[in-house]
Amino acid sequence: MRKNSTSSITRRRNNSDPLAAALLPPPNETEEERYARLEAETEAKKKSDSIDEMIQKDRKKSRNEVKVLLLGQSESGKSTTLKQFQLLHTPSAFHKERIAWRAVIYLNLVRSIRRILDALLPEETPVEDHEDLDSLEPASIIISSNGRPPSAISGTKVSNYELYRRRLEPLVALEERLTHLLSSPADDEPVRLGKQPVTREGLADDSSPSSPRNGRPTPTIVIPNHDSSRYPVTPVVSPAATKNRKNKEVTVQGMHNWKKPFYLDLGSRSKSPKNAHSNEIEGWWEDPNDPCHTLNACAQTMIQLWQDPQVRKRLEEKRLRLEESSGFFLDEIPRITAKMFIPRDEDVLKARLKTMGVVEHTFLISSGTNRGVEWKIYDVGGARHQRQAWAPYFDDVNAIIFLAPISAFDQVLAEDPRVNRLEDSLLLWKSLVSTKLLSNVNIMLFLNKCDLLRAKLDTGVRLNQHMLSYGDRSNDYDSVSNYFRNKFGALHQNFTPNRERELYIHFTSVTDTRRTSLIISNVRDIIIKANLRSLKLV
Ligand SMILES: Nc1nc2c(ncn2[C@@H]2O[C@H](COP(=O)(O)OP(=O)(O)OP(=O)(O)O)[C@@H](O)[C@H]2O)c(=O)[nH]1
Ligand SMILES: [Mg+2]
Repeated sequence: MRKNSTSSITRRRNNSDPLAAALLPPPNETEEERYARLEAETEAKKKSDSIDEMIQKDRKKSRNEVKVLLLGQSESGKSTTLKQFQLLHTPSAFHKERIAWRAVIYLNLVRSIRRILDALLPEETPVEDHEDLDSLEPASIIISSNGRPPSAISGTKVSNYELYRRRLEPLVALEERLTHLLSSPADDEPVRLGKQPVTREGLADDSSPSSPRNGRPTPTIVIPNHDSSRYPVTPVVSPAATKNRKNKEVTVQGMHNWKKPFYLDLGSRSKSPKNAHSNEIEGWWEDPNDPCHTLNACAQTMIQLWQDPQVRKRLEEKRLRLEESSGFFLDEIPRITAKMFIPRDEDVLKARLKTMGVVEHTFLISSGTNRGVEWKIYDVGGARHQRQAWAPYFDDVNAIIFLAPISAFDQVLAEDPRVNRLEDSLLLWKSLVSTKLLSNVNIMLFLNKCDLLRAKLDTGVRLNQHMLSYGDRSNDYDSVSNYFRNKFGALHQNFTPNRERELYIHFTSVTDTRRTSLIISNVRDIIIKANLRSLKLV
């Protein structure tokens, strides 16, 4: 009786609100009906909450942050592009970190020297299998344009070989030490540790490529099988580079602070920051354990080795083009081995550190009246087994910068020497532009390493010996670069699920700061405009 009167009071009170009245339970509801109603209401609330959450997420995506993914095969220039973003938008942070790159630059130089010495080995042992191929450094895997493997060419004898090897012996131990310093404790491989997003699943976890995100299975990129018969590739692997832990490339991953050792642990003496605002340390040259001393002591022999005409001839015979990888430091030995060497911006841009997994960088970027939009740029590992980690980032990305190193038409992948690098880039590109989930995402294509392409064509390397489809067209830079632009452009045109999507193509050399900063500004404006357009639609 009492219950009925309460219910009628509530009913009366709610009569002024028709919606509330309509939502009231029926007056003669049974226990089962009540149970079913409550269950349905809980279910409906769950659905409504998840819709609210999605709307919130979309608003956030459009208003407060811009997400950009850097994609492309390994060594395409993704991390270098990220460094250019840093240099442009957070120059003081970039400069603060310069000193930490000393370790990487030293290691790049010492490895280049060892690779030269390996190439001079009087006798070579044939490589029997391709086990552990991912650990090989790209420049040690080369194509012989005449179809004859370089190892089959009887090499020029280098008269000073034994002398070089003996005098440069200390660099072997130094390489080990630097590799160990830059390695994550977990994987015994040199790593750089950046910040890694904690909310993403499947990160750097190759074993679970389709781990669910937001309750959905993550989309995967399918890399079609290639037809290697179309490409006259004769991969050759330097025997000295096989099955050797020290040949593992230095890598950067999340979770491990690769920079720390070079601020703190390199020598035995404690070092203090130069001033309160700088992470830079000084006085390392007073520490007898610092690598600068070994490098300095070996400098003259390194210079002699690199300038020895017999050595150059031998490298040419073996088609070992060190200038296409970290070899650029060989031209700077006196400066880099100076005890007080502080890396310049261009040294940091050229220093090679392979990325593993996905590294997130955040910038606050303002433009016009739009002040302080947070940009999250994701730099991913580009090697084949790393690509599974890309897909979880597709569903809320605003823009993709895809890098294709067009100078690599005569090279093969480090992780699979049967695959031509340019062919891999084209297949990856095709797969990306045809992905439905990305149909509304802005895509910028950087046809990168144009400086190396120009230099390579100038030395007489012919594109048609590596890409039959090029036929008898002119082998000059303009013809070749335009050919690549049309090829990539046509794939987008033919496979995009969204005909309205514009494709922005740039010829780049991302180690060149002046030109790249102009391109980055242009890319930034396009992304901001697109973001504002999508904001109006919300
Ligand atoms: N000459 C020249 N070198 C370049 C250019 N772009 C990148 N490099 C160099 O190529 C090497 C590889 O570049 P990264 O930026 O590390 O390549 P990545 O795409 O991040 O490679 P992963 O991390 O393995 O996926 C570095 O030593 C760069 O300095 C370019 O346009 N010209
Ligand atoms: Mg990288």
